[in-house]
Amino acid sequence: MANSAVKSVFAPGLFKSRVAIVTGGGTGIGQAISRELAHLGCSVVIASRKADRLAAAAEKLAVDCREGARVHHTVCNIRQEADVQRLVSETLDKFGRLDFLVNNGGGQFVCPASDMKLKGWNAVIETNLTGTFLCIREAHRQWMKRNGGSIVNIVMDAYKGWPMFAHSAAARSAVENLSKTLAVEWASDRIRINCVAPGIIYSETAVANYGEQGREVFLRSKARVPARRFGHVEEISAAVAFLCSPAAGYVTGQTLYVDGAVSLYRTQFFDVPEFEPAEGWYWEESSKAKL
Ligand SMILES: CCCCCCC/C=C/C(=O)SCCNC(=O)CCNC(=O)[C@H](O)C(C)(C)COP(=O)(O)OP(=O)(O)OC[C@H]1O[C@@H](n2cnc3c(N)ncnc32)[C@H](O)[C@@H]1OP(=O)(O)O
Ligand SMILES: NC(=O)C1=CN([C@@H]2O[C@H](COP(=O)(O)OP(=O)(O)OC[C@H]3O[C@@H](n4cnc5c(N)ncnc54)[C@H](OP(=O)(O)O)[C@@H]3O)[C@@H](O)[C@H]2O)C=CC1
Repeated sequence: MANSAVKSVFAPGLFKSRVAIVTGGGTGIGQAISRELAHLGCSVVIASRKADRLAAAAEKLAVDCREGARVHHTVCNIRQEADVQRLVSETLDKFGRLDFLVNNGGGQFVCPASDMKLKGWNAVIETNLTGTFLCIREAHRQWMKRNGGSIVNIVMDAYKGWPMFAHSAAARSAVENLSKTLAVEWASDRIRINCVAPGIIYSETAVANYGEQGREVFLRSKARVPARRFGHVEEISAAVAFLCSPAAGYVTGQTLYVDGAVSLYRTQFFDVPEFEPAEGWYWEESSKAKL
């Protein structure tokens, strides 16, 4: 067996004989999550739209499998209900169970809200909110309702909104709320459901998605993130492994921010432009602020 580069902090064999679906598992954060789960003994089904990227990733991930884990890849557009139904049934046919669902597949484009076309808005809502919902619902219907499980949704740092990402910030906040709702609705099915909100996490695909503008934002994160650096994909996969593990057995309905505290600080790449502020409200000239 070739050497694995994975240096997980979790115990070897932690997820032996477990099975996970990781959407968007062929690239970036999703690939790191799949790698760490497979290294810990979990068989993983990676699923997204582009067959070539999935096949290449599955080949790489095979090197990291331990304790009998296997990686299977399958094409699935999470916006298509029939694709999602087949993703879950194929996983059950192949591996016989489904312990973890990691809803990582998603994305957006930069666009001022007033320029956004309905088609673009719908594409992002359908991917990040509806696609996530379909995966969750299908996992529940076909397996987790009777057998329990852990669901982790990768969202984004939308705590203070995200200018120029109105579509995605709205969708991700909706996923956070959906997770709170289902943490209660499905508690009796022994299902835990949590979110991980990555800050600025470096991956080749994430940077490439935004071209030169993306490079600048990643470089600028040194100044804008309290931790003074961007994050690594392994810092997200460790958070997901924790949330899937028995150590998080009492954690559900929560969002874990893995963001170097940027959610508590300045927005990553948007500055309010200079403008003439509106006159404030006061009753008498003498009460007008004069500093
Ligand atoms: C500025 C830097 C910011 C740094 C942020 C750092 C934090 C990182 C956060 C991340 O999330 S990194 C992850 C990056 N990866 C992705 O975003 C995944 C790849 N993206 C996609 O798959 C797609 O963008 C999508 C959003 C999921 C949409 O998929 P779909 O294939 O359906 O879209 P299209 O057919 O391409 O377009 C549909 C529709 O959307 C509008 N649109 C698309 N791109 C743009 C754009 N660049 N600007 C404005 N509008 C856009 C448009 O209306 C498209 O329809 P048409 O008009 O072209 O017919
Ligand atoms: N990197 C970062 O700083 C941050 C990332 N995130 C989120 O983390 C997740 C992973 O991002 P990251 O790894 O950085 O970027 P990537 O662009 O590498 O990952 C996005 C993944 O989503 C998949 N995907 C997109 N649309 C669909 C769809 N309709 N059906 C199935 N799969 C789909 C893509 O695969 P394919 O094209 O083959 O379909 C790809 O594998 C995304 O949801 C992203 O928005 C959130 C905050 C910050």
